[in-house]
Amino acid sequence: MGLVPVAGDSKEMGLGGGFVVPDTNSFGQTFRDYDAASERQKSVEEFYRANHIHQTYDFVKKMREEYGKLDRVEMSIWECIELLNEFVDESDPDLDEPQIEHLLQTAEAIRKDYPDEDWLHLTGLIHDLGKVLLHPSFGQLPQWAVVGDTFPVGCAFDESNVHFKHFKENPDYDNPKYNTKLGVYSEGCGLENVLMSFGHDDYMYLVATENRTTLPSAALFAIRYHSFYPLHKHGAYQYLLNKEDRENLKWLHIFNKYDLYSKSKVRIDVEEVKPYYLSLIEKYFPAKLKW
Ligand SMILES: O[C@H]1[C@H](O)[C@@H](O)[C@H](O)[C@@H](O)[C@H]1O
Ligand SMILES: [Fe+2]
Ligand SMILES: [Fe+2]
Repeated sequence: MGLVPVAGDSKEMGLGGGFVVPDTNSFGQTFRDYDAASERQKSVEEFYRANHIHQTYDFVKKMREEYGKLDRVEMSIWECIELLNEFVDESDPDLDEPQIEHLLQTAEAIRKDYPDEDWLHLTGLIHDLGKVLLHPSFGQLPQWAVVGDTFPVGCAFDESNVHFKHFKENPDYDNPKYNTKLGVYSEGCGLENVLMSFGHDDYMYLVATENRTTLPSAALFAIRYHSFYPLHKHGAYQYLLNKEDRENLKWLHIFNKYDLYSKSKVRIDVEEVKPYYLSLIEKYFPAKLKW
């Protein structure tokens, strides 16, 4: 990792190299506008209502144990990318393209601006692979258990979470064990010790580490917390971080710009870039992984 990142300002227009943050998403609206009056926004809110109601401390514990076993499928990273081709993310107000487009758009945008950080290109390519949990061979989990922004469970929900009001229907909301600022945690305990709502981030982190990836810790952090917008966009939940988290957060800020703002209708020629990414996969992962 040769470059020293600087924590980003989301209003900044140019990103290091040539990538320019567009004003509008693939529907011609501003990014992450959860309150716009449109059909898409209505279904996104329905998604968050279910997500906020069902993601409880007990649910997350159970899912982590169950899916941490990685005893469902054996496949390569590229096979997983191909499986994702059929899914559209119902939580995403900015994109309704199949996931493979988003993965390649993210990775290629990073590659242009940070040509030497090959680990960050690969992070872009694989960060959303955990969405494979939507597939029938993973029990066809409902979207609310796989996608959307993430948040800690076991302590009070922060108001910066999108569609916060729906947490009022979550059983943990009224549970005194879980509804104080720190809940079951202690100040500065480190995100490593915090249970996050279950979904594609944490699952892909488990897959990567259990299969002994050689990716650096900043990559694993970006994979694990890229949907934690309350932290990386709003600066909430800071009291749970330790020193290492704060270091890794700098790279996550960089990563996020490409994850979010590369969403467009511009198609990438998969066959053209595939050999490059296969070489990165070979460098950082075994040929077959347990999922
Ligand atoms: O709707 C999106 C999508 O599900 C992304 O994959 C996730 O990382 C974001 O946090 C979320 O807002
Ligand atoms: Fe994601
Ligand atoms: Fe993404």
